[in-house]
Amino acid sequence: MDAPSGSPPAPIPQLPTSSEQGRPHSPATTPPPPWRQLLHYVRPYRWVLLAGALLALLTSATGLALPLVARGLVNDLGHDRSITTPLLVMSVLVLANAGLGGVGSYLLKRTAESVVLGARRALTSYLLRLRISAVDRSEPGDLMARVTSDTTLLRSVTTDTLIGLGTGGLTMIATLVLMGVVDSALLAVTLAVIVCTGMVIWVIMPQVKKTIRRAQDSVGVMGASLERVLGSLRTIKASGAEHREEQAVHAAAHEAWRHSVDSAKWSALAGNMAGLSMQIAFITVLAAGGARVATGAIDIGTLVAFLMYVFYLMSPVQQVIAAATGYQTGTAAIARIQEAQALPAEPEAEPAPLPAPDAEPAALAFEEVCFRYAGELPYVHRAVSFTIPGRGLTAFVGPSGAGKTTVFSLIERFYEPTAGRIVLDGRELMRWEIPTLRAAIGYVEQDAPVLSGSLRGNLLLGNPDASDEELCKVLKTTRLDGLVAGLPQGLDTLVGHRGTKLSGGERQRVAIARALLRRPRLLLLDEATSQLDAVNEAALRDTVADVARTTTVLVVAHRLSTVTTADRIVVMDAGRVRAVGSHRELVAADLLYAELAATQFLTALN
Ligand SMILES: Nc1ncnc2c1ncn2[C@@H]1O[C@H](COP(=O)(O)OP(=O)(O)OP(=O)(O)O)[C@@H](O)[C@H]1O
Repeated sequence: MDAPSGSPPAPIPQLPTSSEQGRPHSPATTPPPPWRQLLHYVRPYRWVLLAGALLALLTSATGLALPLVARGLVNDLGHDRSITTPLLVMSVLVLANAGLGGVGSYLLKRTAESVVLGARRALTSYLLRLRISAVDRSEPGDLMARVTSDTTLLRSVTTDTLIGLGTGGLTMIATLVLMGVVDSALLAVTLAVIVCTGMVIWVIMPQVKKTIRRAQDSVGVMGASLERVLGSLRTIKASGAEHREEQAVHAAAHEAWRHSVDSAKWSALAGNMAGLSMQIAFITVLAAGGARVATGAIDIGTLVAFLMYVFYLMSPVQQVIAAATGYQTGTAAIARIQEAQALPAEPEAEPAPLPAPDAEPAALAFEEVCFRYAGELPYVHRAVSFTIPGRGLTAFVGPSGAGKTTVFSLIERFYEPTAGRIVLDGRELMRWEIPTLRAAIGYVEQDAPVLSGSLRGNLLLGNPDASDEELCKVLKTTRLDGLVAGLPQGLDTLVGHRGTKLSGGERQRVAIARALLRRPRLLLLDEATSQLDAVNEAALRDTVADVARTTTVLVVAHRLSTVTTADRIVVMDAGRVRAVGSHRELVAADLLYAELAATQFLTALN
């Protein structure tokens, strides 16, 4: 087999350690050893697994009984007796072997699939709780590979390892016992060969584990590079960068291939040891057994039965070796799953109900808040302080990178301040249950993403229980009613990746409608109308002003024309609050604001 032409090895992405993630995170606990984790996955299915294992053992028992009956049959033939009974018994044993084996195998495979399902559910639930800081530093493609590809490896580890060790091990012991019953001297010869094989396999196993781990890491890298390409395919095509990106994905695929081939080499070597050792055992037993028959120590029927057991031993020995190889594969996969589950996550909590329609608007205060995204990065907020009473419109303005969006991220508790306090309704944000906090907030992000699915699903994402009446009202206020009327299936039209593509302005209106449907006590709009045409923008501005009469509304705006009527404007620059006031006050009092107003031809408004 030829390797795809020599591509450079791709670096293996490392998930960040929890200490790199910023201040608060889930307590770092040492993950349990892989075997215990495996038992944890298997525990819910232990009875089915036991039933499957019992059936597998019964299957082996019927197989094991065959040589004994065969010995009787050979002896009966030698003494000219009828062989009908042994033939009948052998037929029943063969049929029982096939029937029990089939049912047992189905039960075990079903259990293995259930283990994979359990691991996938646990991991996806955990990933959905990840802190944004952890997501920032992970490759989504790599995390995806851990959920899809690594969990798949648990399938074989469940069947091969647990069942192989259980049934294979027991069958092997039972076979050896029966061999001992038949002839202990020949058993000693067989055991010597098995022990030598075991020692060779002991040396090989760590290599299997190492190569499988590398192969899985490479699959993660491949997933990450593929995700990067597919996520920005338009940009890549427009930049004519398909070829270079293709090379990068190919390089990752090649790495996965190389390590998998390496692992196949070691696994094949281990697997073949079973065949080799049994061939050696057969020859040795034949020679030693022949000598014992010649001296009259055993009869020919005993030698035939023993040789049948030697052959019969092949299957459980192979099972045990496959179990050992499968365990190495499983521990590599479990280690990668545990790495993902060690990333900092938000505490588990029940979903919180949305606030009542007549709930009081939220009051907010930042007190000397300092924040940086990671220990090695510069501070984005340097002692930021401001107070916002309930109700009214507050605008955040300032140059790009001043830290305006970060204010919103901190309010949503996507990140925690490095120092200082954020207080909502008189209670420090850290003391709020995250779902309760977020239930109080409506947030429209800067790039207003639309999720793949129906338009209705997108609108109701934050409040699936909103009534049709509420939905109609919000569609009207966000001027989406015209868009919906023009769509082939109205609200049920698919949008996002596999559906109708919405324009930037339409996406923004969908995002605003989604946030309004939550009836928030605090509405955060980050450049939420930047892509709207003048008519829609003016209409949405009126809607926001209207909402601000009953709710606390915070907007980030680059175009000052959209916020000149705000109740207060917070001017931010380089992570600090420079000034707070109305447009008129700020034009007169703050140099930066006056400059921004002048460059946007707004000075006349003062
Ligand atoms: N997830 C992140 N990880 C690391 N640094 C970040 C992250 N998000 C933002 N930053 C950095 O923090 C600084 C402030 O970003 P922020 O988005 O808050 O600024 P902004 O004032 O909203 O800018 P703009 O007006 O351009 O949206 C920037 O220098 C940015 O590079």
